[in-house]
Amino acid sequence: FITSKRLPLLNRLDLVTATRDRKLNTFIQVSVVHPAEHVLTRYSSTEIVEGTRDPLFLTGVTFPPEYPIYEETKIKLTVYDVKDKSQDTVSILRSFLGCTTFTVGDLVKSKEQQLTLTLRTSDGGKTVGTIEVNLVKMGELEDGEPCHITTDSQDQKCALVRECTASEGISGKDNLPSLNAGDVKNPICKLYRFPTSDNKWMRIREQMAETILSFHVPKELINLHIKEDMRRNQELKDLGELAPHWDNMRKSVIAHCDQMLSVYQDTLAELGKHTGSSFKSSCSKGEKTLEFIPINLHLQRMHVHSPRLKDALYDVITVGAPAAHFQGFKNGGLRKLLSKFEAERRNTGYQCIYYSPENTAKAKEVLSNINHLQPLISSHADLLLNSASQHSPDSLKNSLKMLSEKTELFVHAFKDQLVRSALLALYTARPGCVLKKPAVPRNSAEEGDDLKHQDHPSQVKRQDSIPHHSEYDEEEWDRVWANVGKSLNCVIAMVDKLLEKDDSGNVKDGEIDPSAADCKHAGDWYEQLYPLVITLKDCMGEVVTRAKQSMAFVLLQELACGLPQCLMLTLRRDIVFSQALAGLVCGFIIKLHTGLHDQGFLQQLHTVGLLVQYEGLLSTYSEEAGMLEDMAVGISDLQKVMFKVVEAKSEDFLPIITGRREHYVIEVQLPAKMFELLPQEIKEGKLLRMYPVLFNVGINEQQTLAERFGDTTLQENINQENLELLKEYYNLFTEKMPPDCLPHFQEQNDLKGLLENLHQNIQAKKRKNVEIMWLAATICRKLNGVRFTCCKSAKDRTSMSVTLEQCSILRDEHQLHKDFFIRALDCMRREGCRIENVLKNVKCRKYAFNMIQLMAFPKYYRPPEGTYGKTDT
Ligand SMILES: O=P(O)(O)O[C@H]1[C@H](O)[C@@H](O)[C@H](O)[C@H](O)[C@@H]1OP(=O)(O)O
Repeated sequence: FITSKRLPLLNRLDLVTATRDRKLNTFIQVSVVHPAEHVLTRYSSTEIVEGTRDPLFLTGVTFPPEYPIYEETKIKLTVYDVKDKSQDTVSILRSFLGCTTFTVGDLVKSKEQQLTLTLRTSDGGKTVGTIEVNLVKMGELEDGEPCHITTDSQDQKCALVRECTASEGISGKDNLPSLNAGDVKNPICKLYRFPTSDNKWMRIREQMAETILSFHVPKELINLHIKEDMRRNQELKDLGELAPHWDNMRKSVIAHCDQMLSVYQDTLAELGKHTGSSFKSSCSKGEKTLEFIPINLHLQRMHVHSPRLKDALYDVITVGAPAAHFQGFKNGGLRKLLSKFEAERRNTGYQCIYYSPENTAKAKEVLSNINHLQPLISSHADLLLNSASQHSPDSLKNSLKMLSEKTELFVHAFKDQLVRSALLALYTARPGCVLKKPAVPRNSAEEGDDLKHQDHPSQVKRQDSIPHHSEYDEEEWDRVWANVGKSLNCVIAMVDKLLEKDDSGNVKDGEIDPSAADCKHAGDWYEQLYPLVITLKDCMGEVVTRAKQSMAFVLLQELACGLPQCLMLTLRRDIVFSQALAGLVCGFIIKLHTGLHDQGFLQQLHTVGLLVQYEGLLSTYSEEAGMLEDMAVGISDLQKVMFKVVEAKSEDFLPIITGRREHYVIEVQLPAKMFELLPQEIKEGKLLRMYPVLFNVGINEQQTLAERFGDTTLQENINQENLELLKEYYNLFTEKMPPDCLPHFQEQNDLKGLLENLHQNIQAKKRKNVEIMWLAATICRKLNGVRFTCCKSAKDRTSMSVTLEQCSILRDEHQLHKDFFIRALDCMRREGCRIENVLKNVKCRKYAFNMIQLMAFPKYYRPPEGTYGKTDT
């Protein structure tokens, strides 16, 4: 039983009992008696079916594979009639109708794996009806039984039950891709069976799982931040001697930066101690030590097996809106904070030189290029010498090629005017510098307005001693810089000469004379190249020192202008980004695994990139407006992320993150067999781009307040901006992909229409216009994107939204019988994975809504009676 992982099916219930005054509202409670314990444990229940003696149950009962269930295990089924549904199924006002018991062994050994059991009153006397129990495995249903639903209510069937691990279940017989078992934890699985419009059954497996990436990604990222910040602090220290004003500024900046660094280090140390659960519950969202961890991150999957149609998977990542809860939202979120900060910095920067955010970013890029290229060039130069000492012409040519390429990149990296202007600024900040003319660099990198702000304290305060331009040798940098190119040219010329000599020496009468490649020549080659290579390295070293100092000086200005807010803002942005990135990495990996056999998708991935669509349900009122501001920036920052797929060299498949705040590369490891399936471009390490978009529609009572008395422009602006991004992605997609690449006929046209519809809905500025979310999600699915749904905690509103999305997909794509739409929705909300999500988070099976909140919700976002109420969130 355990190995086959088959489990019971509650099949049919016929009740002979009838209440005098009304029809029955029944549900079945399933309890388990473990052989050794003799204690009855309540395990689960079906949904409540109203107003019939022959109920049709849509919800199954499942046992996970690790559940201790044996042939001797007894299952007790108790049937209740519900009088008041406003309570949950434990405290519900209900009356007992009958019960029956069977052993798992009885069911397993029964003919056709089906039992028809008699329901009796509690004293075991009176018969009150029958109940049919089946043992069914997902994927087997049609083989074992007719799948037509007869009109005779006596013959109605109900839901099946079979639990499986997330990976085993889906990858098994159905040949559908699995979740990456290594990354996914604590899967929960629910099964339902719903009627189709042509009276057949479709089977639905709903799964939900956490991921160890919730912690892995933030830890990797914090590690990178620590390295980046340590390097920057060192660069500030390496700026050399500065005049007292600048030196004091530097001291203060370094002190603040060191303090900040220890915040990151402490957080990482705390996370290192974390064991146990791989998700952060909604209750922990304000915890300082967990602020980098995404809230309640889960994969929510629906697997549909419907008659005559191909099996289909629908994945949504559910996660709390990436936001800095510990820092709070008193002053708003990142969107507002960043622009306010930038405006202030621009206007109050007289103590330091103002560099625009673009130039600061450029400075960071130059520094990163230096740090990357210098050691690379050095090692290519060593390889060249090595080839020379081995007197190997081919390897000499190759090493020279690599050396030239990298040196060219290196020289190119400093072409920027910013380096030139920063060098001059730094010159004026050195002790004893007496300039006689305004120190405006010849080719200032700062244009227009920025120029006006490129003030200098010495200029502001000491107008009399206005420095003279001629004292700064502007050509010096050009010479230093050009020397790298010149010394490379010398190396190239020498290699050419050596090879030429070698050719003429080795070839006699058109034939190569092997004896000519003797050690004497080898010595010559090395000795002749060595001094030139050393000169190249020296020249490069000179450029590096100057460029590094000048760029570090730019960073010093950035930090000094906004201390300490700029460091707090960076921390806030890092926190929000970390939460967003954890979700994205999870979404990407899942998508890659499910799309491995889809050539069209893989081509789209490397030619266009991946669309990542976020549905936000936050209100634009009070604190949630701040969360939305954080979330919008966090999601937009994901544009800085690129993915690369590599073949795993060990059993550890965890992704590796490299880069710095401006640009990250996530290396996703695939086992050899899966890696083989990828197109050559991806195998060769092509970087894969991300296109994140966010659409938000507040739905709760707070949003009502925002609409009536507050402001909804934040939501409108976000939706408008992201619509443009979505259109851009669509245009790229149509440009780069063949017209027939989408699976369904007419899909491309549909997409155009959907985009237009979305555009109109966004323009319409209608209240709580949830159509926006449905349209955006549909477009995302049609464009093979990754779907996210987020509210504050990803627990209550998110659960309403993903279940609604699931049932809407069943209705629109799988012909769910229209009379069963609401029942399917209620079933999923009452008995499905999402109520388990609530339980995981707040240890209570109730969505945290009250009646007032629900009245404010759009109709289809209201959960069934008995599933909501006051909870300690
Ligand atoms: O999962 P959420 O929808 O963000 O949970 C909300 C819920 O919607 C709301 O009704 C309730 O009053 C709480 O604010 C919930 O948030 P918690 O973060 O407190 O779980």
